Amino acid sequence: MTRDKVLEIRDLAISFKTSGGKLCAVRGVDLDLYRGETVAIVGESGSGKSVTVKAIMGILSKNGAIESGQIHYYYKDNDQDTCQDLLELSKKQMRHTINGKRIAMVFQDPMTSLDPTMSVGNQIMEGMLTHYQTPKKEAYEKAVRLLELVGITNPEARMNNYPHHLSGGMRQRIVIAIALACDPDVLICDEPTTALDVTIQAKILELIQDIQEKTGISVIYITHDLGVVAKVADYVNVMYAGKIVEKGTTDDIFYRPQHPYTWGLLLAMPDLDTKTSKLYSIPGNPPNMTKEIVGDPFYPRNNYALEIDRREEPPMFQLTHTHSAATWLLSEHAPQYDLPQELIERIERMRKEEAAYGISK
Ligand SMILES: Nc1ncnc2c1ncn2[C@@H]1O[C@H](COP(=O)(O)OP(=O)(O)OP(=O)(O)O)[C@@H](O)[C@H]1O
Repeated sequence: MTRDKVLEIRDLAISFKTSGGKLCAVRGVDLDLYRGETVAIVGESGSGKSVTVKAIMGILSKNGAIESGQIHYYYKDNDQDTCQDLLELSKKQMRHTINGKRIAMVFQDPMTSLDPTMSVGNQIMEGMLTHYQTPKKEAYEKAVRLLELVGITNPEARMNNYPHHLSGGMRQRIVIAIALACDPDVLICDEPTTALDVTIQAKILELIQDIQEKTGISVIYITHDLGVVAKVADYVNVMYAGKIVEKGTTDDIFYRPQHPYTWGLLLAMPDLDTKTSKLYSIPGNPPNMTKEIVGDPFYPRNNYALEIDRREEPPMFQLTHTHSAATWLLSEHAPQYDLPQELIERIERMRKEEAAYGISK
């Protein structure tokens, strides 16, 4: 089956002016998203995930600057195949043509994206009325259908509710309905379940998957939790210090991880098997991004670091057409090494519990 590309990010670099000097938050990111597929960006806090997706939405803060790169968005305009570099559009053009219409975003905390003074019905209809001048009756009917789609019972009555009438999980469903109101091609979910309790989290993830099957929308998840990714993503990009350091299919990342940072993230996942096992966290801290990076930025935290890691940042080594990683361990000059024993055991357990983890969905 041919895959239809929706987004293509190339060599994206973003910096911020800060009181401590120039902060290089994103340092050359490449990422592809295809129609109907789900891509996850995973990494610890500060790795550059949010900044990358904010650049896609055209909502970088004022002290931010695009240093280099392109974000190609492929879409149909009057049945014509069209490609637009989103970085060439002004903020105003982005607001009018892309943001919320063609690319929509769901944020972590539903309360910050909902207007407490407006009924949920009006909030869902707003985009349709302002972006597309949809007649009110049509917008109303579509809003009711969207409420049904996001699993809200008795949708007509709910149209008149205000956010404070609803539980956290319901509010996040409303936020998703608002995001879908203008039939976007891409839905970006920024830690969409972090603020919710565990059972609701799973329901929201299932909901997004279900919507994806029904609408063919493409989804980008950003999360620090690899556990979330296993169930929902087709492809995973692991981000560290402003770069993607490993990318692959979900199977590649979970069963054949190559980068010691990915090993750390896998070991840091709560384990379904041994409920008693202590939660591992990667030792040390990410680098200060206002300082020049010399060598591999993960070097000081990496038990497997080589001498070259001190001096040179590793390039991406391509393992298969889907899987690549930026670690000198993959260089032909690297010494033989064994994976950490706990990781071997973890991968073994994940293979056994594939159904529970949901890998290879
Ligand atoms: N407006 C800003 N001004 C200065 N620095 C910023 C700004 N926004 C982000 N940064 C910095 O850019 C880097 C990447 O931040 P980003 O928010 O993308 O990380 P993240 O991976 O999404 O983390 P989190 O999971 O905590 O949101 C961090 O060092 C952050 O402090």
